[in-house]
Amino acid sequence: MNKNQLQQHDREHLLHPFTDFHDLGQQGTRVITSAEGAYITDIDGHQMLDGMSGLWCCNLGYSRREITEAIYEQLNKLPFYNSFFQCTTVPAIELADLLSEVTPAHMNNVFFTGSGSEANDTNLRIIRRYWDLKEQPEKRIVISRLNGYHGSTIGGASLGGMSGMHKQFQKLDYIEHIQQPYWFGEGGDMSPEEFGVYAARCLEEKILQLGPENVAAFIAEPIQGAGGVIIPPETYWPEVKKILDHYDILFVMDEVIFGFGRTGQWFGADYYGVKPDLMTFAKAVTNGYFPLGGTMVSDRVAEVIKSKGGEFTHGYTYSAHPAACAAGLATLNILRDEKIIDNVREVTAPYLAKRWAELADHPIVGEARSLGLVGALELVKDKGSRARFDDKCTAGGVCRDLSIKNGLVMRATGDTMIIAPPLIITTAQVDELVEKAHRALDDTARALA
Ligand SMILES: Cc1ncc(COP(=O)(O)O)c(CNc2cccc(C(=O)O)c2)c1O
Repeated sequence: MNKNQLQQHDREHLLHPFTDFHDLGQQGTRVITSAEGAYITDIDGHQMLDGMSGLWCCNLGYSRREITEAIYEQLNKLPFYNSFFQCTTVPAIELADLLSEVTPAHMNNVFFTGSGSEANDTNLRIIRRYWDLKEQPEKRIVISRLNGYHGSTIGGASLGGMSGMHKQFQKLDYIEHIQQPYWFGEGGDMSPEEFGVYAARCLEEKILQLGPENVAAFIAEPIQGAGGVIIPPETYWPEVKKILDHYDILFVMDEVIFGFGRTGQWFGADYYGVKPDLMTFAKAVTNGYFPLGGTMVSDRVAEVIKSKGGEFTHGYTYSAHPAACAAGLATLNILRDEKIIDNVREVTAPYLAKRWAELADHPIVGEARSLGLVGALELVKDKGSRARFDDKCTAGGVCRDLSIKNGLVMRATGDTMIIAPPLIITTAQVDELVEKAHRALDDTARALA
Protein backbone atom coordinates (compact mmCIF):
# COMPACT_ATOMS: atom_id res chain seq x y z
CA MET A 1 0.00 0.00 0.00
CA ASN A 2 1.18 3.55 -0.68
CA LYS A 3 0.99 6.35 1.90
CA ASN A 4 -2.54 7.44 0.99
CA GLN A 5 -3.82 3.87 1.02
CA LEU A 6 -2.14 3.23 4.39
CA GLN A 7 -3.71 6.36 5.86
CA GLN A 8 -7.09 5.44 4.43
CA HIS A 9 -6.99 1.95 5.94
CA ASP A 10 -5.69 3.39 9.21
CA ARG A 11 -8.66 5.76 9.29
CA GLU A 12 -11.07 2.92 8.51
CA HIS A 13 -9.78 0.26 10.93
CA LEU A 14 -7.33 1.41 13.59
CA LEU A 15 -8.49 3.08 16.82
CA HIS A 16 -5.50 4.92 18.33
CA PRO A 17 -4.86 5.36 22.09
CA PHE A 18 -5.47 8.72 23.74
CA THR A 19 -6.74 10.15 20.43
CA ASP A 20 -9.65 12.29 19.25
CA PHE A 21 -10.81 9.76 16.66
CA HIS A 22 -12.78 12.38 14.74
CA ASP A 23 -9.86 14.82 14.59
CA LEU A 24 -7.44 12.10 13.56
CA GLY A 25 -9.75 11.17 10.72
CA GLN A 26 -9.36 14.73 9.45
CA GLN A 27 -5.62 15.13 10.06
CA GLY A 28 -4.31 11.77 8.93
CA THR A 29 -1.47 9.89 10.64
CA ARG A 30 2.34 10.00 10.50
CA VAL A 31 3.43 6.60 9.23
CA ILE A 32 6.79 5.79 10.88
CA THR A 33 8.59 3.18 8.79
CA SER A 34 12.15 2.78 10.14
CA ALA A 35 14.55 3.82 12.87
CA GLU A 36 18.30 3.78 13.54
CA GLY A 37 20.18 4.80 16.71
CA ALA A 38 18.40 7.86 18.11
CA TYR A 39 16.51 8.64 14.86
CA ILE A 40 13.17 7.63 13.36
CA THR A 41 12.09 8.03 9.73
CA ASP A 42 8.57 8.37 8.32
CA ILE A 43 7.12 7.08 5.06
CA ASP A 44 8.14 10.30 3.26
CA GLY A 45 11.77 9.77 4.28
CA HIS A 46 11.57 12.60 6.85
CA GLN A 47 14.19 11.81 9.54
CA MET A 48 13.66 13.01 13.10
CA LEU A 49 15.82 12.96 16.23
CA ASP A 50 13.59 11.02 18.60
CA GLY A 51 13.51 13.27 21.65
CA MET A 52 11.01 10.93 23.32
CA SER A 53 12.77 7.52 23.01
CA GLY A 54 9.66 6.15 21.32
CA LEU A 55 7.39 6.51 24.32
CA TRP A 56 10.00 6.91 27.10
CA CYS A 57 11.04 3.30 26.38
CA CYS A 58 13.80 2.94 23.75
CA ASN A 59 16.53 4.03 26.14
CA LEU A 60 19.16 2.21 24.06
CA GLY A 61 17.81 3.50 20.77
CA TYR A 62 16.56 1.49 17.81
CA SER A 63 19.56 -0.51 16.65
CA ARG A 64 20.39 -3.01 19.35
CA ARG A 65 20.43 -6.30 17.43
CA GLU A 66 21.49 -8.16 20.60
CA ILE A 67 17.97 -7.61 21.92
CA THR A 68 16.11 -8.52 18.72
CA GLU A 69 18.31 -11.59 18.28
CA ALA A 70 17.72 -12.67 21.89
CA ILE A 71 13.96 -12.45 21.26
CA TYR A 72 14.29 -14.36 17.96
CA GLU A 73 16.38 -17.12 19.51
CA GLN A 74 13.99 -17.53 22.43
CA LEU A 75 10.96 -17.65 20.14
CA ASN A 76 12.62 -20.42 18.15
CA LYS A 77 13.56 -22.33 21.30
CA LEU A 78 10.40 -21.91 23.39
CA PRO A 79 7.95 -19.34 21.96
CA PHE A 80 5.66 -19.50 24.95
CA TYR A 81 4.97 -21.18 28.20
CA ASN A 82 3.12 -19.82 31.21
CA SER A 83 4.18 -19.44 34.82
CA PHE A 84 0.88 -20.78 36.21
CA PHE A 85 0.37 -24.25 37.73
CA GLN A 86 3.85 -24.54 39.20
CA CYS A 87 5.45 -24.02 35.79
CA THR A 88 8.33 -21.66 34.93
CA THR A 89 10.91 -21.02 32.21
CA VAL A 90 14.66 -20.34 32.26
CA PRO A 91 14.57 -16.74 30.97
CA ALA A 92 11.94 -15.85 33.59
CA ILE A 93 14.15 -17.14 36.39
CA GLU A 94 17.29 -15.51 34.97
CA LEU A 95 15.57 -12.13 34.57
CA ALA A 96 14.12 -12.33 38.09
CA ASP A 97 17.67 -12.94 39.31
CA LEU A 98 19.08 -10.02 37.33
CA LEU A 99 16.31 -7.67 38.47
CA SER A 100 16.97 -8.51 42.11
CA GLU A 101 20.62 -7.56 41.39
CA VAL A 102 20.04 -4.18 39.70
CA THR A 103 17.07 -2.98 41.81
CA PRO A 104 17.49 -1.61 45.36
CA ALA A 105 19.05 -4.21 47.69
CA HIS A 106 15.84 -4.79 49.68
CA MET A 107 13.82 -5.75 46.59
CA ASN A 108 14.32 -9.39 45.63
CA ASN A 109 10.99 -10.64 44.33
CA VAL A 110 9.25 -9.76 41.07
CA PHE A 111 5.74 -10.31 39.71
CA PHE A 112 5.81 -10.05 35.90
CA THR A 113 3.06 -8.51 33.78
CA GLY A 114 2.63 -7.38 30.19
CA SER A 115 2.56 -3.63 30.90
CA GLY A 116 2.94 -0.90 33.48
CA SER A 117 -0.83 -0.59 33.90
CA GLU A 118 -1.12 -4.29 34.70
CA ALA A 119 1.80 -3.92 37.12
CA ASN A 120 -0.04 -1.18 39.03
CA ASP A 121 -3.20 -3.32 39.11
CA THR A 122 -0.94 -6.04 40.53
CA ASN A 123 0.27 -3.58 43.17
CA LEU A 124 -3.34 -2.98 44.25
CA ARG A 125 -3.85 -6.74 44.62
CA ILE A 126 -0.58 -7.26 46.55
CA ILE A 127 -1.36 -4.31 48.87
CA ARG A 128 -4.78 -5.79 49.67
CA ARG A 129 -3.31 -9.26 50.19
CA TYR A 130 -0.57 -7.91 52.45
CA TRP A 131 -2.90 -6.08 54.85
CA ASP A 132 -5.37 -9.02 54.92
CA LEU A 133 -2.54 -11.39 55.88
CA LYS A 134 -1.38 -8.85 58.49
CA GLU A 135 -4.93 -9.02 59.89
CA GLN A 136 -5.45 -5.29 59.30
CA PRO A 137 -8.19 -5.51 56.62
CA GLU A 138 -9.40 -1.98 57.41
CA LYS A 139 -6.23 -0.58 55.82
CA ARG A 140 -7.72 -0.19 52.35
CA ILE A 141 -7.23 3.34 51.03
CA VAL A 142 -4.44 4.16 48.56
CA ILE A 143 -3.25 7.75 48.27
CA SER A 144 -1.94 9.04 44.95
CA ARG A 145 -1.30 12.46 43.41
CA LEU A 146 -3.28 14.70 41.12
CA ASN A 147 -1.93 14.68 37.57
CA GLY A 148 0.04 11.52 38.24
CA TYR A 149 -0.08 8.80 35.58
CA HIS A 150 -0.19 5.10 36.53
CA GLY A 151 -1.74 3.50 33.48
CA SER A 152 -5.04 3.02 31.69
CA THR A 153 -6.59 -0.09 33.23
CA ILE A 154 -9.41 0.62 35.69
CA GLY A 155 -6.91 0.28 38.55
CA GLY A 156 -4.10 2.21 36.86
CA ALA A 157 -6.38 5.02 35.72
CA SER A 158 -7.99 5.23 39.18
CA LEU A 159 -4.54 5.52 40.73
CA GLY A 160 -3.69 8.19 38.15
CA GLY A 161 -4.78 11.70 38.98
CA MET A 162 -5.86 12.86 35.53
CA SER A 163 -9.41 14.17 35.82
CA GLY A 164 -10.02 13.88 32.07
CA MET A 165 -9.53 10.12 32.35
CA HIS A 166 -11.75 9.78 35.44
CA LYS A 167 -14.66 11.28 33.47
CA GLN A 168 -14.65 8.29 31.09
CA PHE A 169 -15.10 5.44 33.63
CA GLN A 170 -16.02 4.76 37.25
CA LYS A 171 -12.95 5.48 39.42
CA LEU A 172 -12.29 3.01 42.24
CA ASP A 173 -13.68 4.59 45.39
CA TYR A 174 -10.85 3.67 47.77
CA ILE A 175 -8.27 5.80 45.97
CA GLU A 176 -7.65 9.41 47.09
CA HIS A 177 -5.54 12.12 45.42
CA ILE A 178 -3.39 14.89 46.91
CA GLN A 179 -1.50 17.95 45.67
CA GLN A 180 1.24 17.31 43.09
CA PRO A 181 4.66 18.99 43.60
CA TYR A 182 4.26 21.23 40.51
CA TRP A 183 5.90 24.48 41.59
CA PHE A 184 5.76 26.33 38.24
CA GLY A 185 2.05 25.73 37.78
CA GLU A 186 0.78 25.58 41.37
CA GLY A 187 3.43 27.04 43.68
CA GLY A 188 1.84 30.46 43.80
CA ASP A 189 4.01 32.90 45.74
CA MET A 190 5.90 30.16 47.63
CA SER A 191 9.55 29.53 46.90
CA PRO A 192 10.28 26.09 45.40
CA GLU A 193 11.72 25.03 48.77
CA GLU A 194 8.59 26.14 50.68
CA PHE A 195 6.28 24.57 48.12
CA GLY A 196 8.16 21.26 48.21
CA VAL A 197 7.57 20.96 51.95
CA TYR A 198 3.97 22.14 51.58
CA ALA A 199 3.17 19.58 48.86
CA ALA A 200 4.80 16.78 50.86
CA ARG A 201 2.85 17.69 53.99
CA CYS A 202 -0.38 17.31 51.99
CA LEU A 203 0.35 13.58 52.26
CA GLU A 204 0.43 13.70 56.08
CA GLU A 205 -2.69 15.87 56.14
CA LYS A 206 -4.55 13.30 54.01
CA ILE A 207 -3.33 10.38 56.13
CA LEU A 208 -4.58 12.11 59.30
CA GLN A 209 -7.87 13.10 57.64
CA LEU A 210 -8.51 9.48 56.56
CA GLY A 211 -7.07 7.94 59.73
CA PRO A 212 -3.70 6.15 59.50
CA GLU A 213 -5.47 2.92 60.47
CA ASN A 214 -7.40 3.08 57.18
CA VAL A 215 -4.55 3.96 54.82
CA ALA A 216 -2.89 1.07 53.00
CA ALA A 217 -0.38 2.75 50.71
CA PHE A 218 0.96 5.82 48.92
CA ILE A 219 1.91 5.61 45.22
CA ALA A 220 4.05 8.14 43.36
CA GLU A 221 6.34 8.57 40.39
CA PRO A 222 9.80 9.92 41.30
CA ILE A 223 9.07 12.69 38.77
CA GLN A 224 5.63 12.89 37.14
CA GLY A 225 6.45 12.04 33.55
CA ALA A 226 3.28 12.03 31.44
CA GLY A 227 1.93 14.79 33.66
CA GLY A 228 4.60 17.09 32.23
CA VAL A 229 8.00 16.15 33.71
CA ILE A 230 7.02 17.62 37.06
CA ILE A 231 10.42 17.62 38.76
CA PRO A 232 9.66 18.10 42.48
CA PRO A 233 11.50 20.78 44.50
CA GLU A 234 14.53 19.34 46.31
CA THR A 235 12.70 19.59 49.66
CA TYR A 236 9.85 17.33 48.51
CA TRP A 237 11.15 13.75 48.71
CA PRO A 238 13.11 14.15 51.97
CA GLU A 239 9.88 15.39 53.60
CA VAL A 240 7.81 12.58 52.06
CA LYS A 241 10.39 10.08 53.33
CA LYS A 242 10.00 11.41 56.89
CA ILE A 243 6.21 11.05 56.66
CA LEU A 244 6.42 7.52 55.24
CA ASP A 245 8.85 6.51 57.99
CA HIS A 246 6.38 7.80 60.59
CA TYR A 247 3.21 6.01 59.43
CA ASP A 248 2.78 2.27 58.83
CA ILE A 249 1.69 2.45 55.18
CA LEU A 250 3.21 0.80 52.12
CA PHE A 251 5.07 2.94 49.58
CA VAL A 252 4.82 2.23 45.84
CA MET A 253 7.32 3.99 43.58
CA ASP A 254 6.17 3.88 39.98
CA GLU A 255 9.39 3.63 37.94
CA VAL A 256 7.78 2.88 34.56
CA ILE A 257 9.39 6.00 33.06
CA PHE A 258 12.30 6.73 35.37
CA GLY A 259 13.49 3.18 35.94
CA PHE A 260 16.61 1.80 34.19
CA GLY A 261 18.78 4.86 34.03
CA ARG A 262 16.74 7.92 33.04
CA THR A 263 17.79 9.91 36.16
CA GLY A 264 21.46 8.88 35.89
CA GLN A 265 20.85 6.24 38.55
CA TRP A 266 19.30 2.81 37.95
CA PHE A 267 16.02 3.96 39.53
CA GLY A 268 14.35 7.13 40.74
CA ALA A 269 14.26 5.54 44.19
CA ASP A 270 18.08 5.38 44.10
CA TYR A 271 18.28 8.99 42.93
CA TYR A 272 16.00 10.28 45.74
CA GLY A 273 17.25 7.87 48.42
CA VAL A 274 13.86 6.34 49.26
CA LYS A 275 12.99 2.68 49.93
CA PRO A 276 9.78 1.55 48.20
CA ASP A 277 7.84 -1.53 49.29
CA LEU A 278 6.68 -2.04 45.70
CA MET A 279 8.29 -0.70 42.52
CA THR A 280 6.47 -0.66 39.20
CA PHE A 281 8.48 -1.07 36.00
CA ALA A 282 7.83 -1.57 32.24
CA LYS A 283 8.91 0.32 29.05
CA ALA A 284 12.73 0.45 29.10
CA VAL A 285 13.14 -2.96 30.76
CA THR A 286 13.05 -4.46 27.23
CA ASN A 287 14.11 -1.23 25.49
CA GLY A 288 10.53 -1.11 24.20
CA TYR A 289 11.20 -4.03 21.83
CA PHE A 290 8.79 -6.42 23.56
CA PRO A 291 5.90 -5.77 26.01
CA LEU A 292 6.96 -6.47 29.60
CA GLY A 293 6.07 -4.95 32.94
CA GLY A 294 6.17 -5.99 36.53
CA THR A 295 6.48 -4.98 40.12
CA MET A 296 9.48 -5.47 42.40
CA VAL A 297 8.42 -6.53 45.89
CA SER A 298 10.39 -5.63 49.02
CA ASP A 299 11.57 -8.33 51.43
CA ARG A 300 9.18 -6.85 54.07
CA VAL A 301 6.15 -7.49 51.83
CA ALA A 302 7.44 -10.71 50.26
CA GLU A 303 8.01 -12.24 53.69
CA VAL A 304 4.33 -11.78 54.55
CA ILE A 305 2.76 -12.84 51.23
CA LYS A 306 5.09 -15.84 50.84
CA SER A 307 5.08 -17.16 54.40
CA LYS A 308 1.35 -17.35 54.99
CA GLY A 309 -0.49 -19.97 52.92
CA GLY A 310 -3.45 -19.46 50.63
CA GLU A 311 -3.53 -18.81 46.87
CA PHE A 312 -2.81 -15.29 45.57
CA THR A 313 -5.61 -15.24 43.02
CA HIS A 314 -4.05 -12.91 40.42
CA GLY A 315 -1.98 -13.17 37.22
CA TYR A 316 -1.92 -12.85 33.45
CA THR A 317 -1.44 -15.22 30.51
CA TYR A 318 1.72 -13.40 29.52
CA SER A 319 3.14 -13.03 33.06
CA ALA A 320 6.86 -13.88 32.60
CA HIS A 321 6.53 -14.50 28.84
CA PRO A 322 9.85 -16.20 27.89
CA ALA A 323 10.57 -13.96 24.89
CA ALA A 324 9.79 -10.82 26.93
CA CYS A 325 12.16 -12.05 29.62
CA ALA A 326 14.84 -12.79 27.01
CA ALA A 327 14.46 -9.20 25.77
CA GLY A 328 14.78 -7.93 29.34
CA LEU A 329 17.92 -9.97 29.98
CA ALA A 330 19.61 -8.68 26.81
CA THR A 331 18.59 -5.09 27.60
CA LEU A 332 19.74 -5.02 31.22
CA ASN A 333 23.02 -6.72 30.35
CA ILE A 334 23.77 -3.96 27.81
CA LEU A 335 22.80 -1.24 30.31
CA ARG A 336 25.10 -2.75 32.93
CA ASP A 337 28.05 -4.00 30.85
CA GLU A 338 28.37 -0.86 28.68
CA LYS A 339 28.04 1.41 31.78
CA ILE A 340 25.34 3.40 29.94
CA ILE A 341 23.91 4.82 33.19
CA ASP A 342 27.33 6.02 34.42
CA ASN A 343 27.72 7.92 31.12
CA VAL A 344 24.29 9.53 31.59
CA ARG A 345 25.18 10.62 35.15
CA GLU A 346 28.70 11.81 34.38
CA VAL A 347 28.50 13.13 30.79
CA THR A 348 25.23 13.57 28.94
CA ALA A 349 22.86 14.61 31.75
CA PRO A 350 25.14 17.43 32.95
CA TYR A 351 25.62 18.51 29.33
CA LEU A 352 21.88 18.47 28.62
CA ALA A 353 21.26 20.46 31.83
CA LYS A 354 23.68 23.17 30.66
CA ARG A 355 22.37 23.40 27.10
CA TRP A 356 18.65 23.00 28.03
CA ALA A 357 18.86 25.82 30.61
CA GLU A 358 19.85 28.22 27.79
CA LEU A 359 16.30 27.86 26.41
CA ALA A 360 14.97 29.70 29.48
CA ASP A 361 16.06 32.92 27.77
CA HIS A 362 13.61 32.39 24.92
CA PRO A 363 10.75 34.96 24.96
CA ILE A 364 7.99 32.28 25.15
CA VAL A 365 9.67 30.04 27.76
CA GLY A 366 8.55 30.57 31.37
CA GLU A 367 10.75 27.80 32.81
CA ALA A 368 13.29 25.33 31.42
CA ARG A 369 13.87 22.41 33.82
CA SER A 370 15.73 19.12 33.45
CA LEU A 371 17.02 16.21 35.48
CA GLY A 372 18.97 13.25 34.16
CA LEU A 373 17.81 12.85 30.57
CA VAL A 374 14.40 14.46 30.78
CA GLY A 375 13.57 18.09 30.18
CA ALA A 376 10.54 20.37 30.16
CA LEU A 377 9.82 23.84 28.77
CA GLU A 378 6.82 25.83 30.03
CA LEU A 379 5.41 27.88 27.12
CA VAL A 380 4.04 31.27 28.24
CA LYS A 381 2.72 34.40 26.58
CA ASP A 382 4.13 36.50 29.42
CA LYS A 383 7.18 35.48 31.47
CA GLY A 384 6.48 37.71 34.46
CA SER A 385 2.92 36.55 35.11
CA ARG A 386 3.46 33.05 33.63
CA ALA A 387 0.27 33.67 31.64
CA ARG A 388 -0.37 31.03 28.96
CA PHE A 389 -1.32 31.82 25.36
CA ASP A 390 -4.86 30.48 25.85
CA ASP A 391 -6.82 27.90 27.84
CA LYS A 392 -6.90 25.39 24.98
CA CYS A 393 -3.15 24.53 25.08
CA THR A 394 -2.84 25.61 21.45
CA ALA A 395 0.83 26.55 21.92
CA GLY A 396 1.85 23.03 22.92
CA GLY A 397 0.28 21.44 19.87
CA VAL A 398 1.70 24.06 17.51
CA CYS A 399 5.20 23.72 18.98
CA ARG A 400 5.06 19.92 18.83
CA ASP A 401 4.07 19.92 15.14
CA LEU A 402 6.65 22.56 14.19
CA SER A 403 9.33 20.67 16.09
CA ILE A 404 8.53 17.47 14.19
CA LYS A 405 8.69 19.43 10.93
CA ASN A 406 12.16 20.68 12.01
CA GLY A 407 13.27 17.09 12.62
CA LEU A 408 12.89 16.75 16.42
CA VAL A 409 10.23 14.71 18.28
CA MET A 410 9.11 16.56 21.41
CA ARG A 411 5.96 15.75 23.41
CA ALA A 412 3.44 18.40 24.41
CA THR A 413 1.59 17.95 27.69
CA GLY A 414 -0.73 20.94 27.63
CA ASP A 415 1.59 23.90 27.04
CA THR A 416 4.57 22.06 28.53
CA MET A 417 7.06 20.73 25.97
CA ILE A 418 8.89 17.62 27.18
CA ILE A 419 11.84 15.53 26.02
CA ALA A 420 13.25 12.20 27.13
CA PRO A 421 15.93 11.30 24.55
CA PRO A 422 17.58 7.86 24.38
CA LEU A 423 20.30 7.33 27.02
CA ILE A 424 22.72 6.68 24.12
CA ILE A 425 22.41 10.28 22.92
CA THR A 426 25.78 11.93 22.28
CA THR A 427 26.72 15.47 23.30
CA ALA A 428 26.67 16.40 19.60
CA GLN A 429 23.11 15.10 19.40
CA VAL A 430 22.23 17.11 22.52
CA ASP A 431 23.45 20.16 20.60
CA GLU A 432 21.24 19.14 17.67
CA LEU A 433 18.27 18.61 20.02
CA VAL A 434 18.62 22.03 21.65
CA GLU A 435 19.15 23.80 18.33
CA LYS A 436 16.02 22.19 16.85
CA ALA A 437 14.01 22.92 20.01
CA HIS A 438 15.11 26.56 19.82
CA ARG A 439 14.02 26.73 16.17
CA ALA A 440 10.64 25.23 17.07
CA LEU A 441 10.21 27.89 19.77
CA ASP A 442 11.03 30.66 17.25
CA ASP A 443 8.55 29.22 14.74
CA THR A 444 5.89 28.87 17.46
CA ALA A 445 6.35 32.45 18.61
CA ARG A 446 5.91 33.62 14.99
CA ALA A 447 2.89 31.38 14.45
CA LEU A 448 1.15 32.66 17.61
CA ALA A 449 2.11 36.32 17.21
C1 LIG B 1 4.45 6.19 35.49
C2 LIG B 1 3.69 5.24 34.62
N1 LIG B 1 3.05 4.17 35.17
C3 LIG B 1 2.33 3.32 34.40
C4 LIG B 1 2.25 3.50 33.03
C5 LIG B 1 1.43 2.52 32.21
O1 LIG B 1 2.27 1.69 31.48
P1 LIG B 1 1.68 0.93 30.18
O2 LIG B 1 1.37 2.01 29.15
O3 LIG B 1 2.78 0.00 29.77
O4 LIG B 1 0.42 0.22 30.62
C6 LIG B 1 2.92 4.57 32.42
C7 LIG B 1 2.82 4.72 30.94
N2 LIG B 1 3.21 5.98 30.44
C8 LIG B 1 2.78 6.42 29.23
C9 LIG B 1 2.11 5.57 28.35
C10 LIG B 1 1.68 6.10 27.13
C11 LIG B 1 1.91 7.43 26.80
C12 LIG B 1 2.60 8.26 27.69
C13 LIG B 1 2.84 9.70 27.34
O5 LIG B 1 3.58 10.38 28.07
O6 LIG B 1 2.27 10.12 26.32
C14 LIG B 1 3.04 7.76 28.90
C15 LIG B 1 3.63 5.47 33.22
O7 LIG B 1 4.25 6.55 32.68
